Amino acid sequence: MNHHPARKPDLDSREHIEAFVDHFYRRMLGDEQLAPIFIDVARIELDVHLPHIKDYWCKLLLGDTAYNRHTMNIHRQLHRKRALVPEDFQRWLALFTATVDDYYAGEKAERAKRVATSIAGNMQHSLG
Ligand code: HEM
Repeated sequence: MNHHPARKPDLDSREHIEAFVDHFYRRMLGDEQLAPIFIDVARIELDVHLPHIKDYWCKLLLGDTAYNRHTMNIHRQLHRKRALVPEDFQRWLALFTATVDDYYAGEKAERAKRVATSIAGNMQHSLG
């Protein structure tokens, strides 16, 4: 018999990154702390928002160039409508990290968590 241990994929292709973003948003939109920020405050349209987020992570992890928007300004505007507090960043990061760890493993998966932690820290600091 040719048994292989179940191995989690890495975040090393657009296909995997897109599936990751879908998993991550399913959690965020089911989260009672974060969902209202997306649904009631920003009123995102998933068909518009998710492709941006997918391009963003393909840029950070694969070097794709499709994403070219000012993420910091977008959160600054959001922050003016509804303050993003440290607990929101903690929750965002906890869901991000748990989603990565539940489904993915490898160099890029580790990098995604480091990059997310660092950007979340910078964002929280600069919105202060
Ligand atoms: C407190 C934590 C966070 C919350 C509640 C949050 C929420 C949101 C919301 C509601 C939007 C949509 C804004 C709009 O279209 O008007 C948005 C956009 C975005 N978020 Fe966050 N965010 C958080 C942290 C982060 C972090 C740490 C990153 C990156 C590591 C990130 C990446 C993005 C990107 C790339 C967009 C822009 C998509 C576009 O280009 O339209 N977010 N976020």
